[in-house]
Amino acid sequence: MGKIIITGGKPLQGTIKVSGAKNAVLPILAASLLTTTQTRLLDVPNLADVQVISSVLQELGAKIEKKPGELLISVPCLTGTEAPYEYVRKMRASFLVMGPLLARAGKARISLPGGCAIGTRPIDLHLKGFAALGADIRYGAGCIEAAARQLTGARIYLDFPSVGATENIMMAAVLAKGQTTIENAAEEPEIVDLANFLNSMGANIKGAGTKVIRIDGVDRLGGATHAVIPDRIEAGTYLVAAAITRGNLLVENVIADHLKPVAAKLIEAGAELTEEETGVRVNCTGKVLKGVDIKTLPYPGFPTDMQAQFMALMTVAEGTSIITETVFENRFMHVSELKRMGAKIKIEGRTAVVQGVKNLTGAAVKATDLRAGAAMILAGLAAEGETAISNIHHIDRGYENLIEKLQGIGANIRRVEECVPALG
Ligand SMILES: CC(=O)N[C@H]1[C@@H](OP(=O)(O)OP(=O)(O)OC[C@H]2O[C@@H](n3ccc(=O)[nH]c3=O)[C@H](O)[C@@H]2O)O[C@H](CO)[C@@H](O)[C@@H]1O
Ligand SMILES: C=C(OP(=O)(O)O)C(=O)O
Repeated sequence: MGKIIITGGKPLQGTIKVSGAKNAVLPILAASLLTTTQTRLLDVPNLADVQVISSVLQELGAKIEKKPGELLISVPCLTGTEAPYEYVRKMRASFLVMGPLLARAGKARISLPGGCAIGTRPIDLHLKGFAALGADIRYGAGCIEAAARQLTGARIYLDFPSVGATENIMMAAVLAKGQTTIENAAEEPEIVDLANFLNSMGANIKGAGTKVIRIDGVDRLGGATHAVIPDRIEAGTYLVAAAITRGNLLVENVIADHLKPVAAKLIEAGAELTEEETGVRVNCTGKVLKGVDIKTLPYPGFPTDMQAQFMALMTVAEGTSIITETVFENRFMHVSELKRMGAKIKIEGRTAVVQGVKNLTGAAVKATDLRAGAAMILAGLAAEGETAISNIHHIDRGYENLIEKLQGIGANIRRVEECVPALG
């Protein structure tokens, strides 16, 4: 596995274009299992996670035609109803095929996703929803089996507005008999994108993007063409890249509304943000940024997927900032890596207290998860000297052409493949 090498200290300048959203395309791909007719997806990012979910779909009988930025998916008949551990282990979102499989085939067998670097990642809310729709849920050896002759609409209250549970239940309910109401649903833009895709296939979903989603079951779904929304986390990462290097960057292909929670905190820290015709410009040339407090929350709160990157920025802001992670219980693995670069951070339970320093220093660090990896890149871009990041497969999960895009705005960054010496 390779490394990313960065020589920091250069303000980033120019224009950078955001790709389609990873967290929107994954459930949408799962939803394409719900129809026998072809679906066409546009603005599909070329990511490791997209390849994993594509393999899961192919395992289940999908024929997938790939063109640049586009996927054509058809599942004339399901050849299986099982998502094996080999895939679920690589990517938790593989669990999102359970709802569509239950709806279309009346059964599904999915390996238990288990925890990951950011937390235990339970699936109880997904299962509670399926059970409310009438599915019989059984735990097998390392897997979950669900079966239902006919799913029936129900009223489901989520104890927490889980993104994945809202999506999985929504996908199961579209073909159920009668009406389903999901209360305390997640309101993330990716939920809205999935609902728009399902509705264009013929589903009847109302209220996506609010706390109450109503789904009137239909008999069948047809094909659809859908363009995936821009990735708000990728966009947020680039906004921070400009801020941390005191650069001036136009981030294109964004939905400014989706960026509000991150933009508000950047402005509070002293960054200058302006909406332009093709995107959002962040100008931090010569600016002194100050520490601000953030608390991660479900949308429209500050996204947990931007916490690590924002913490990287706060390590070089003036004063103290308090960062509270309320969504995942273990999402501070990047702290020890940032400290290797000279950051001053103390963890107190679910809170990290960051005392800004004048400069970070390049070091050998690792990407402990996807966004932690993005944070190390941001820190490396700002640091004095060279930073070498290992475990970069995490970063490949969620950022399309990252190295090339950053090189295009003046970053001194490259990827090196590690040579394994031949035996004998
Ligand atoms: C592929 C994808 O879209 N991933 C995103 C999705 O993950 P994901 O859908 O896994 O995140 P959830 O919203 O489900 O998880 C949020 C919280 O709910 C808890 N929980 C979740 C499900 C459940 O059945 N029981 C339960 O207790 C989790 O442990 C966590 O503490 O939303 C997260 C929160 O915005 C993002 O960080 C991820 O990038
Ligand atoms: C946590 C993330 O993804 P996943 O839910 O797929 O692990 C993420 O996108 O930051």
